[in-house]
Amino acid sequence: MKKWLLLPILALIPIVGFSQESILVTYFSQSGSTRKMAEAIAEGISSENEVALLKPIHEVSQDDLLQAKAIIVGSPVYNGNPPPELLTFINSWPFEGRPLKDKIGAAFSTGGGISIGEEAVLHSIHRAMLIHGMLIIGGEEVEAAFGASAVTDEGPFDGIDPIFLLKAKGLGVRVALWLKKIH
Ligand SMILES: Cc1cc2nc3c(=O)[nH]c(=O)nc-3n(C[C@H](O)[C@H](O)[C@H](O)COP(=O)(O)O)c2cc1C
Repeated sequence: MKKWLLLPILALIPIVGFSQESILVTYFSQSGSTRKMAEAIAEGISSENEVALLKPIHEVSQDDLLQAKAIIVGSPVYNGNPPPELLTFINSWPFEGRPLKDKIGAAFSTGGGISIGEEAVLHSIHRAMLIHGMLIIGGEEVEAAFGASAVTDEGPFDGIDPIFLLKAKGLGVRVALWLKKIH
């Protein structure tokens, strides 16, 4: 192939690379509730024509993190805290040179009971993101100000109620909208 023919192709590479960037939605979930919240967040992202990369934490690569335009992390509450698997995942994020600095970050959580850990888990994820220099945003409504959370096993709640899925979808929409404003 003639060299001059390669030039237009090489010029396209950054555009292709950019278009592959997505919003990473990752979660730890043993019985499926946190996964359902993650799916609703991905739906919100897609509704704004952004690409959601939906993965459980054990499938996330360093490249997924580095290429993500935003990172949204979800966790159940285990004894008032995120489970150790979630913390191990966050502790594995690349830190040298702070490559995640200035990426948008958001959190979501599910807990069995009302006010026995959902908010604590959201802020635990936020704190780690802030150490990486990420920019934290909450959900669309005041009821999701710290991120989307759900109660899965107390009072009228058994599994994921649609009211919580709406908050999750709203979080996805807000992250997607902010990315459009920033880029
Ligand atoms: C070991 C363990 C500890 C838990 N501790 C709490 C807790 O402190 N507070 C709470 O609200 N729910 C607690 N739960 C309930 C889970 O947070 C809840 O069922 C959650 O929705 C599970 O998410 P998943 O379906 O994505 O696995 C606990 C569950 C397990 C297995």
